[in-house]
Amino acid sequence: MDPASGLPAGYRFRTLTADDARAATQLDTWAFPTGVSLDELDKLPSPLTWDRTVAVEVTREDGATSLAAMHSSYPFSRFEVPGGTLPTAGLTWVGVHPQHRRRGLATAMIDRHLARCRERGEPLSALFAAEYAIYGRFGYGKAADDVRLTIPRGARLRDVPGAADHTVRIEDADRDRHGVLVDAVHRAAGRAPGGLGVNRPGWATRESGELQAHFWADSPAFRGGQESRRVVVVERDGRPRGYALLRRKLEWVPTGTNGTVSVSEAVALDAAAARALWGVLVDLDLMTQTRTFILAPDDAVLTLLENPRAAAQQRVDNVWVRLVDLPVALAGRQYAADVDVTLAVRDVRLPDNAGVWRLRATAFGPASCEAVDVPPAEADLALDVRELGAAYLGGTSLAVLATAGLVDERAPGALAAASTAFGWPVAPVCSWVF
Ligand SMILES: CC(=O)SCCNC(=O)CCNC(=O)[C@H](O)C(C)(C)COP(=O)(O)OP(=O)(O)OC[C@H]1O[C@@H](n2cnc3c(N)ncnc32)[C@H](O)[C@@H]1OP(=O)(O)O
Repeated sequence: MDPASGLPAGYRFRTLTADDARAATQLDTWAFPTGVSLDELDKLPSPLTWDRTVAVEVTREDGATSLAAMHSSYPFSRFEVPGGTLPTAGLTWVGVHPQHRRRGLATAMIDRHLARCRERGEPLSALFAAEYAIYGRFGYGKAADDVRLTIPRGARLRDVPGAADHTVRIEDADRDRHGVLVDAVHRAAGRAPGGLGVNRPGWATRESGELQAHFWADSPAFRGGQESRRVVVVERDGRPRGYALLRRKLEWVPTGTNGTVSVSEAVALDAAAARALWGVLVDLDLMTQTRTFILAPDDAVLTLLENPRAAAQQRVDNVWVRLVDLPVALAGRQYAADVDVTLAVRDVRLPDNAGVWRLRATAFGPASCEAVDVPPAEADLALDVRELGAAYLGGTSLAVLATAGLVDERAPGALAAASTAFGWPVAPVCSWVF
């Protein structure tokens, strides 16, 4: 192994450029065999930020070089954390060619990624995990869950005053026409979901131009036989208050029709807008059911449904979080209760994070985190950085982790106090997979 790069002999890192787009996509098809052809994929605008996209190259026996592995990250300058935002690297496109797997390439790439995050001043990294078992070893903790619903057509919704004051537009989704609107509503929903005075941790805005272009591309190769993308916009007094992006698919069956509305994103800025939006989504002609993609576990629709039992629910792990610069990350969020606690943290991959930290905060106010000269055995709580990542957005209770032996309480009362403080009134979620 090369001690500088952490790579096995014969492999080396290279930062890619836009000229490598096809090779990167080709490697991606090896890692993720979706069946969509390279030529189709190549027509899509790449979502990648090239100066954050790094491959592992190998020289073949014939002397030519090829890509054995790659990873990239999205720059989220305002990733929502409880009570604020922090610069966060959204790790993505981690892929190793099957011929080169289980030789430590992913390990070397993630170590490099974490080191670069620290250099860039990104105290957090976040990701969506292709497989649950991959990222815990690198200090990422599952920080959020989302809910996917299948709602029968005509499901009744509770009334909300003001819902009827909205107007509804149903149109072809188009970046030129809807890009600014969707972005503005999406961003506002992260800052004040449901019009509440607290933000939604885990919410990430599609900030880069590359991501925007990729998000709005609507290639038939990815539609799975569904129609092109449509948008529903709900407005009040001429101002957008919510939107949904969807596709319908209709089958004729002997008994009539079988139609599915697939909602890829549904966002509303308050309860009345949510009622107006969902009223449309669950009652489209010829459709029999409405399937959602990612919804927060506390999304308004779950409370608006008069009979939530009629909707099938699936809970899925959502965003994972890694504390890269622990004191900056812990001091960079707010807490839901006053807290003064010492934490003995283990972090094998980033030793600067390991040690005993004193976290002090006032409820929904400022927080501080400093290293203290206390033996780990005498800290109030002891845990791995992975567990801190899981609890960081407020979606996983430290007490729940303790029931599985993952957090050790040494000072009686510290666990309950810290669990309450690390919680948050709004469930964390990221509305799209990156
Ligand atoms: C944020 C994202 O981009 S998620 C996308 C992740 N990518 C994919 O799922 C695409 C298909 N898979 C791959 O490309 C590769 O198998 C990867 C990236 C998951 C792993 O790459 P590798 O180079 O084989 O991993 P590496 O050799 O560094 O393995 C490190 C350790 O993780 C373990 N590991 C790796 N992949 C997996 C897995 N899928 N499930 C369980 N354990 C795994 C290895 O066994 C090894 O454990 P050990 O240290 O105890 O021996």
